[in-house]
Amino acid sequence: MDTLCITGGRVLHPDGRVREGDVVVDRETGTVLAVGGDDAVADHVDDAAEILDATGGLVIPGLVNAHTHVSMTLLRGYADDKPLDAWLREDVWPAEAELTDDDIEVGAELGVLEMIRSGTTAFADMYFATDRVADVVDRAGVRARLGHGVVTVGKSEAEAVADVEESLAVAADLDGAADGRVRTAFMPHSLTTVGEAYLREGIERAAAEDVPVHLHANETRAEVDPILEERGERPLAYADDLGALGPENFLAHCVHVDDAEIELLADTGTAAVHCPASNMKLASGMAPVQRLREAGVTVALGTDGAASNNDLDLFDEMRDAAMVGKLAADDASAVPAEAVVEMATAGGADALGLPGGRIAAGAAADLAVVDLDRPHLTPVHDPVSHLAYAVRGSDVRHTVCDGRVLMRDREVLTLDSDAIRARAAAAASDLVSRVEEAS
Ligand SMILES: N[C@@H](CCSC[C@H]1O[C@@H](n2cnc3c(=O)[nH]cnc32)[C@H](O)[C@@H]1O)C(=O)O
Ligand SMILES: [Zn+2]
Repeated sequence: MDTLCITGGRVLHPDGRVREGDVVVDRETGTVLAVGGDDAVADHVDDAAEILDATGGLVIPGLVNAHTHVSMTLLRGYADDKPLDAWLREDVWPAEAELTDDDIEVGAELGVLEMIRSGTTAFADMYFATDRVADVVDRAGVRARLGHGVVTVGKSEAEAVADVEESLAVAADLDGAADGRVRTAFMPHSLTTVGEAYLREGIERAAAEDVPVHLHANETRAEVDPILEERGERPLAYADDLGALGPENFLAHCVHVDDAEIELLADTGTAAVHCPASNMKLASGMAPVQRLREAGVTVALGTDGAASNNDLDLFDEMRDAAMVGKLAADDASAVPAEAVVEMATAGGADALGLPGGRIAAGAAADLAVVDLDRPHLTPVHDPVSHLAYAVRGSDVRHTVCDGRVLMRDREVLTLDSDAIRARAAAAASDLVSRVEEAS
């Protein structure tokens, strides 16, 4: 058998326990064959085709970044310190109007490089030139749920229709790309930036094809209030009426949700993707993560784009989620370490409907090995506490997705780091020149 063995470390199990043991991966199927320290596992290690040394480290499920706009890495640090609406209209959208498909591709390469380096093996992306993002996912070896973001405000009828059609077409055409590692979704941007008729028709057609729906929801008060005033109902009641809620669907943010909306998410099985850094940076508010979890809602974590974060490191997101979750609940025991680790792993995989998120026999071999033998991680009273509060993305030693080693000893094998950095920096500077000329 063609196996990859990850040896000599400790392993984070789905029940949250950490035990010493090796992980045996079938490289052909991309799944975990066995986990543990028994004789059967030792036999596999003896005739492994490939070994990854995890001595002094912790093997964890590959992290899942459940909401991002990956190519926005090109806009990292381009516009800071503004609220969502002004940030989008004054800075981000004018810059995005100048983006070429090549920009989107190199921005995606840069973002995926950063994610592999920090132990993320799967992500959900809402952007444009989705075929180019899918190419990057294919080459890099990660998994993703991709979609074309639809905005209809400020567009002509013909442009708006074309945007909806493109999102539906992308979802149909790209599903299953990259040997099945790419899945898709219909992605209207939000309940306020897409008109009702477009939302209604697009969601209905997506549902008819079993295509999941992903959108931004209840991110800021400025987004909730107009819906309340114009429709006399809360945004998630409107979303439910549109058919946007359901077990395959996932909503980014869910910051300003009331008890009835939390119940709606729980009853419909709709997942919420918490983006704590973006919510803090844009001063959008604090999501009621503890209440969402207590109600039984699947909560995942997302970085959002690199222009509102400003990195794609899920370890930062875990820490931020635990911190702001306590502040929001006014309770230091709220959103504990185990909860944020679960949100970044199994919660993310469940929200996106992608394999991974758990290390167990039969599960997808999507893994990361985190060094624990570092000064800032010493002593190790509780490895799960470290994952939530002290580990940084740069502590990741190896990354594996679908049974394939994507990073070994901090060297990314599937992408050329130096070339990508150079191309991305050049593309970003050209982009800014074009935006200045256009304004
Ligand atoms: N086809 C659309 C693009 C939508 S992509 C998704 C959009 O979400 C934007 N975005 C990034 N972060 C956030 C956020 O936190 N809230 C809302 N939108 C965001 C991002 O800049 C991008 O314009 C068009 O023609 O404009
Ligand atoms: Zn977003």
